[in-house]
Amino acid sequence: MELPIRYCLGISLAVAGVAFCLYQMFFHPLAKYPGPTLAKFTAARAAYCAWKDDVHLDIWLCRKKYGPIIRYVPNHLCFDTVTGLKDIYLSGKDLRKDKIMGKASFVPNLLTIMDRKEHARHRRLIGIGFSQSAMKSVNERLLHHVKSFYHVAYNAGLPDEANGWSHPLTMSDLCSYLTFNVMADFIYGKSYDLIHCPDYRHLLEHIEESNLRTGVLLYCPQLYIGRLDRKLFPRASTGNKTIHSFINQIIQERKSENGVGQSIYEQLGTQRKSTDHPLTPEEIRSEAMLLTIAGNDTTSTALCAALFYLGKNLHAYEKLAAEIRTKFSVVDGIGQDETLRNCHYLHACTYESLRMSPPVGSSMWREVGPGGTSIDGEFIPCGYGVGTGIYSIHHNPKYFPRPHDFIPERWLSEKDGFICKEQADIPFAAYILFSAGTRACLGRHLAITELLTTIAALVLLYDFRISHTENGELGCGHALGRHGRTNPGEFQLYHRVTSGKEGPILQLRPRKGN
Ligand code: HEM
Repeated sequence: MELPIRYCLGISLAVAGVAFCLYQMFFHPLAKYPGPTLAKFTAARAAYCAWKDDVHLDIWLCRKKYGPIIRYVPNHLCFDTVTGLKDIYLSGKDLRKDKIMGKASFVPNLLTIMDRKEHARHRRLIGIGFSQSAMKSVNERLLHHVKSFYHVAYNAGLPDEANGWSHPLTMSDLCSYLTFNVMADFIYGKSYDLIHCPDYRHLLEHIEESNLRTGVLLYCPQLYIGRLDRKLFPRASTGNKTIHSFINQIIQERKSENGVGQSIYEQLGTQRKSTDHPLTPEEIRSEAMLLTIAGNDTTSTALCAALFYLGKNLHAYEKLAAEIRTKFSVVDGIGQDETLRNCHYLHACTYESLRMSPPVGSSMWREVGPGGTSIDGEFIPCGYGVGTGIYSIHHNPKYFPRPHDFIPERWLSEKDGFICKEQADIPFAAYILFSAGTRACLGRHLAITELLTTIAALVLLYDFRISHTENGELGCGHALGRHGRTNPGEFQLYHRVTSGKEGPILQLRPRKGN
């Protein structure tokens, strides 16, 4: 008797399904590694966590449950060890950017390029503007933005109380305006002044929406099929178009102005005339898009985290205030010489805030090259992905005792109270805030300079506190929060490639004589 074709099809599919599951569970090259059951079969679980903004927490929870090496998606392992981290990012082994990242931009840019030579070419051309020496010329402009920022923020509403405390200020909004202004000035040499003028503020929302979609697509690229992603994230699609046209508009304006300044964009223009393989206009546009997103969201999140932890931890706040107020008498002195670099407690507070709430918190995936390689003593075949969850390793008690407490002192040498400098020192060895190796963050010097300057200027000009009047708990973990979000002393981040945040709400009060 002949079976109808649909039964045959059904049986074949069922057999193929069972064979697939058995393979994934028992015969797959990564089958022996523990991890969530669903993760053996599909990356949809990780995509769901990305959609809930929780990938960073999920990796950490998995590490707590399954141990230091986890199979987080079918073809990817997460290593939560310093030896694993070094092998992946610092050893020079044949590991490249993972193909899941390669799909994140249509025209490859620094973040998404897989080919090493191509990456080196882009990095060489763009990197000059980001060197430590280039940062020296940034200081003056930076300080101008920071002073204007605090002045406007403080005067945004009438002081709330007779004793001079300002209106409650939502720092997540204000810091995003500041970092956007700095980024636009640094990259394009343009001033948008989002603090005074709301015209371009909508771009920040678009960036967040676009990041959420990218975060999900990284794990579930199948959503590109039939452009399902556009249906699931309609606002991200509109947002992306708006950001693109904003960037095209700036590029057009810069071309017609024909400026020769110090911005990254202008430097790229100069290089076009003097380099054998300059970036093409499409590549420049793609890099501009990357820098606009990478340079804004991350640093504003970092700033909010630092202000949150200082507002919550009075002992640290007081120690920091003493350091800054002893070392500087006027705000214009910040960044003029080496003094800021020697503010050890300021560095310690900044590192510790970013350890607890890293703006990029999930894993930076790398793909193993031909022949396979050994990571933390485990042989990983060619084509499989490996990485270290940044939030997760930053909360590993083996490297950071009492990982959920804000302890800036852990970054200071017991010998002289100076900041620990050696990469070999724990805690630095387990600290990968900016990733590491050839693909480490290009903007890290700019970001750190911006953070140190902004925090030092605030402490010098004002006293500040978490709002006593309104919504002072915004940004805190909550006893009834989702698993991993219950610590009231931890600034909550919402992972979307980079991170979303809410709060803190601060009040400022000018210091006498400033
Ligand atoms: C606190 C602030 C920041 C944090 C925590 C941060 C974090 C990171 C991380 C973890 C990566 C590595 C991604 C990977 O390995 O796949 C990265 C890459 C990158 N970041 Fe940042 N970033 C920050 C600020 C900035 C700024 C201000 C800029 C530029 C204006 C920037 C531009 C870039 C670029 C271009 C890359 C790609 C580098 C490459 O692959 O060659 N970042 N960032």
